[in-house]
Amino acid sequence: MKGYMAGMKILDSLDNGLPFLKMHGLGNDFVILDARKADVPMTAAMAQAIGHRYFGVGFDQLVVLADCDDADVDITFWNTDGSTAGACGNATRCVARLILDETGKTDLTLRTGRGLLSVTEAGGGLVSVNMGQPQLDWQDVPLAREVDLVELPIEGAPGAAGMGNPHCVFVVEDVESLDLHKLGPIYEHHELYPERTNVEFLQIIDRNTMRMRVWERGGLPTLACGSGACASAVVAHRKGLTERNVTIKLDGGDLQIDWRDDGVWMTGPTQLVFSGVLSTDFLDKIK
Ligand SMILES: N[C@@H](CCC[C@H](N)C(=O)O)C(=O)O
Repeated sequence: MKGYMAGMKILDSLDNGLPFLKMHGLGNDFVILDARKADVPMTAAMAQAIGHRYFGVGFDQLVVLADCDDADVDITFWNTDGSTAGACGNATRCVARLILDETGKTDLTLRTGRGLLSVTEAGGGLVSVNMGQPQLDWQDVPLAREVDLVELPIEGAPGAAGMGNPHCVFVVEDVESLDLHKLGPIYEHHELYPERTNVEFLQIIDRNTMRMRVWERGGLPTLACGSGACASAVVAHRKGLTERNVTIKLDGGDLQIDWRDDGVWMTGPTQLVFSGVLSTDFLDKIK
C-alpha cells in the first residue's frame, strides 16, 4: 500500500486482495474479475456477497474472465442472486472494450455460454457484438412446452426468444406507467419458463425505434439489458411491428440492434468507471 494510506494496518488486507474493475454499459453495471493470470474461485454465495450494494461492491452482473484456446477470452456471467447466465450483451461489450484496448486488435472472438461471439470496433467509443442467431425453438429458449413463440399463451400475448438466455417480450401502449417491481417477478417465475426468464416491456415508437424497460432474471430491474434488446428486436420484427434494424431506447441510453443474416448485431457504448481491490478480510468472510 502506497501514499497516505501506508502504515494503516487494516489496509494491509488490500495488498493480497483481489483486484477488480467496475464498468457499465448504459448503466447496466458490472464487477469484472480477471482469472486469466490467477485462479479466481467463484461461488453463488461469493457472487451474492460481492453484489450486495451496501455490504459488498454492488453490480447487476459479476463477470469472470478466463483463458481459452479458441477465443481471445472466455467470459462467465453471474447474477446478484448467485445464478449464472449464458449471455449478457452489455457485459460482453464491456469485456470486448477491455480486450480491444489490451490487444490493439479491431476484431475479436469471445467465448460465452452461448458459444463464440464476434466483436468489432465500431468507432466513436462504440463496440459491436454479434450475439448470434436467436433461439426460436421452444426447447431452446427454453419453454415448458410447445407454443407459438410469437404469441405466448400468457395475458398480453408476449413473444419469446432465446439469446443464450430466455426472454419474454411484451408490447404495451405505455411502458412508462408500468410497475416493474410488481410485474417482473410474476413473469420471471412464470410456469412456461422452467429456467425463469428476463422480462422486457416494449413500446413501439416507429418501425425503426422502440422504448424498452426490463426486469432481469435474477430479481432486479436494470437500466439496460443487451440480450433483452436483441430478443425484443427479434420478437417485434416477428410480430410484424418493426424492421430488422432498430434503435432501442433504454433507461440508460440507446442501443442499435440489427438482425442480419449472420446473427443479431448489437452496437453501443461502454464505460470503465474505476478499479478496486477486494480485501482479504472481506474475501475470508464470504468464502
Ligand atoms: N444484463 C444482461 C443480461 C444478464 C443476464 C440475465 N439477467 C439472465 O439471467 O439471463 C444483458 O445485457 O444482456
